[in-house]
Amino acid sequence: MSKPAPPGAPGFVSTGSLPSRDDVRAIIETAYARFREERSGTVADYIPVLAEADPAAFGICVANTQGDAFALGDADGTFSIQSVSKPFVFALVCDALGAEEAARRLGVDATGLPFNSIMAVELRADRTTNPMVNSGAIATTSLVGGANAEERWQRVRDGLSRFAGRTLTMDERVYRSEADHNQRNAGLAHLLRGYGRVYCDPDEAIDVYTRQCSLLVTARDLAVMGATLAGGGVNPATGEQVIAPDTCRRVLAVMATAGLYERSGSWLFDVGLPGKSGVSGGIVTVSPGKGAVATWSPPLDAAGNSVRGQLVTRFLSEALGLNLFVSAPARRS
Ligand SMILES: NC(=O)CC[C@H](N)C(=O)O
Repeated sequence: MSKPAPPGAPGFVSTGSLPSRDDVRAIIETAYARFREERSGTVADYIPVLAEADPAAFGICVANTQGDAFALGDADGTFSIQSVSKPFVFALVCDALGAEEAARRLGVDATGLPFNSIMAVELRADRTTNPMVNSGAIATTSLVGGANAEERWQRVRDGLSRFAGRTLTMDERVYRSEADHNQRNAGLAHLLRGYGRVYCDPDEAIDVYTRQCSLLVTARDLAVMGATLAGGGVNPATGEQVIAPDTCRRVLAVMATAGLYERSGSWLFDVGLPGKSGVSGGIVTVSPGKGAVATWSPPLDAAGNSVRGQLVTRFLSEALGLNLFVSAPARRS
């Protein structure tokens, strides 16, 4: 067994050794320098305003469950959260309904298909997908409690703000731009409604979902949000119990199997941690019990995942000793 962390230690514990705060910072600096010039990938443009993103923007933030945050580059630059909102809204719904009921209504199996796939819905007899892709996420948002769209939206915004430890605001331009180009998501919502798999008015569900995707965050916010999932639902910055500990393991399980869409298998193979990406270039990656890594770099691969974010996270998972699947033989006395 590795030594228990001394009080106040960063909490990123690789097998056998304990990186100090200085070690963690040095490792993040190495990652930043190594991938600084990486330019592969293409900025998303199917939501017109996202095409304006600076491809060179690059931020990293690592937060642990004890409240330390290590930030570098554009870690405080804002961008719309997009699909990185999905696990957190799913967490709120699990907390309210119970994870098993949420899973029954939404599904928790990876689709292996693109995030906005319509076929994914058609392929399954029960018409569920999972909360990490658009169909399942729109269904998730439709399960948020509230008498109308406004109440649902307030609940989503307040819930995500509690994860971030500060009040999040919506980017009106991103919302408008997406709302004007949302026909595919609207199609998905109506299709799901026909199958009884959207649980409120489909147009309301789309509107709240589009607002949720337009919330402005920073890499630092995503790191704190992820560290809340890592720490049994306790926000390490505010100390607030945001969701139940039991909800965290359910959310992390779905992130592990489906957080990077059709690349989720390769991601788990390389990084060995639950993660969630979004088309504006954010990725949050959670190391259960330890903390979270957040990256922001807008250029994406064909699946819609930040290219540089994946490279940095893979590097950090290894260097900080976070991969869940690293095993070691038991010591015999
Ligand atoms: N992958 C994403 O980040 C997709 C989110 C985006 N708002 C959409 O629904 O298309």
